[in-house]
Amino acid sequence: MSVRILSADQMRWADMTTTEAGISGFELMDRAGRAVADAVLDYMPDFGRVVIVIGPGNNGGDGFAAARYLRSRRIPVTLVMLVPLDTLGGDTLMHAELAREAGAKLRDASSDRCFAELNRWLLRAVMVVDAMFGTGLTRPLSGRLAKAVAQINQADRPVLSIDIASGLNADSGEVMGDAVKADFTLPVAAYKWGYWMGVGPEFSGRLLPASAIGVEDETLCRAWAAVPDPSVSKGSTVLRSACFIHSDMIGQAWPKRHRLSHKGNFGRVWIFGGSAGFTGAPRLASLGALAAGAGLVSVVCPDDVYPVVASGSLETMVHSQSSGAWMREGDGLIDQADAIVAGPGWGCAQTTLLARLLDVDRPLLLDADALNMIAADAALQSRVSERDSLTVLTPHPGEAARLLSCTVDDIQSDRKKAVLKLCKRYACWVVLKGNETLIASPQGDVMLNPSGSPQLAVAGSGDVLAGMLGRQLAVCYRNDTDVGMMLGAGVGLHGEAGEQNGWYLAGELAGMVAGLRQGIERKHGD
Ligand SMILES: NC(=O)C1=CN([C@@H]2O[C@H](COP(=O)(O)OP(=O)(O)OC[C@H]3O[C@@H](n4cnc5c(N)ncnc54)[C@H](O)[C@@H]3O)[C@@H](O)[C@H]2O)[C@H](O)CC1
Ligand SMILES: [K+]
Repeated sequence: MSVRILSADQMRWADMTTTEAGISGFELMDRAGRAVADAVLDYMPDFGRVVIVIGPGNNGGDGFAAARYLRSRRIPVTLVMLVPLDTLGGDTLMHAELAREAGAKLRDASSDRCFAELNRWLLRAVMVVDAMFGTGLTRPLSGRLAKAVAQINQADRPVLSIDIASGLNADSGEVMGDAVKADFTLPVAAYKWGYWMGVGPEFSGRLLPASAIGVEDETLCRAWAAVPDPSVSKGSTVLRSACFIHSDMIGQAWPKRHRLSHKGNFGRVWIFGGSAGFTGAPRLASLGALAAGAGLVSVVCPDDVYPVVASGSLETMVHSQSSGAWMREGDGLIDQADAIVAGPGWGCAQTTLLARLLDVDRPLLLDADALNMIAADAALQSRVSERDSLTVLTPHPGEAARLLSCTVDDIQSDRKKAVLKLCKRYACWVVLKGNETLIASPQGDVMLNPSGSPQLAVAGSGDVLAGMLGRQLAVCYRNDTDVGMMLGAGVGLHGEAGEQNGWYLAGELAGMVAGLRQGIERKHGD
């Protein structure tokens, strides 16, 4: 299964490259149609008529091809054409003819008189297939096409959209005029950004696995270099690759534990955080690290909150900031750290210590107040971008806006652009949190996390994530594991834990993470 995410132009390039390599457009359409028919058979609620609404481009061609495959399974099919048959392209026309020969009923809704029938046809359907527009939508829907979308949405039948819900911009996830509210979207060949950007998630329904129609993975990978991503701007890293976080990636991060393992095998994470009124944050981060499987967790907090943090932390070692032993030149305990997390609940008066941590030759994750201090201090900014060791920033949109001196709206209106700008500006890994968290490497490899739930919008869930990712970085340091895979798996598992029922406190979220993580480790033993 492909997990690549492409822009509409990149997909067109990959499509063209594939046809030049010898697979005809007719054949690609045929394979897409077969995948659509298989998905309809999987999800149609009852045996009955399938109505396929056909638009002016190749998306409609996929719809005609699907009709023929459905007919071969004896499914009654009505094809409703919103444009005259003689305006369709050659491959699409051939598929239209084959669908008719296979027994599909063709209905012309391209004139006002015939369009009036659309509603009646829709109401006869057990399922509607939306083959109006795919990646070729270039302007807002209007007239009959917009009315057709409104009627599909009102008909209250399960809708499967081919490639993307018609009316949704495949790159930005914006609604162009109006858009079909799909129950299922079947991506053709690869995933499109529009499912997750903007309001895309509200229109895409359940995303099915992308249909493999014969576009080689190698071709999909070359598309990023061949066609610039629309988010690329002067101040951003060039997008080099894009995929979403999937269960295989999450599985790789937690192999079976060896029978003779001991706590030293699983990473030592050091967490710097806490201040008066914010004593829970470093504790939640330490729970996150332990939940993700860290062997040893240490917390360093300011002296005034030391008694509170230490008394609430049974499973971690807690040091007060001025005790000194932890950072003594030559034999400081921090030399044992495999990764450092700085920021949860720290307050903004820690610039001196933060500057020292930036000099420590260990993977360093900067979260919360560490990010706010960096945003306000040009000297710290240079030290971040000049660091040789692995550095990861984990801003939420507000922190990202401060780091880029822009507004939260600027960040949210194009999150991909924002994450790539942060990479360029700070020359490090960035995890831009929020609905559909994005991770980007300094080289421009972007990962999108499709899992998660509004339940995660709760105090402390970000602290849990910071600790989890601290553990992931500790494993990278100890075992030289792939950083993207480890960060992706951490973010993915946090999202999956958030989807579970049975928790409402961030500390309980950590429990959910631990349960899922243990399940993965044990599964590797089966
Ligand atoms: N990914 C692949 O390898 C393959 C994808 N296929 C499918 O083809 C579509 C993309 O086809 P394309 O013809 O480029 O685009 P559309 O079907 O979306 O239609 C574009 C068509 O419509 C016109 N148009 C654009 N906007 C409007 C508007 N608002 N109102 C009216 N008309 C509009 C535009 O001028 C074009 O003529 C992809 O999504 C897949 O479903 C292939 O079948 C197989 C290979
Ligand atoms: K569509």
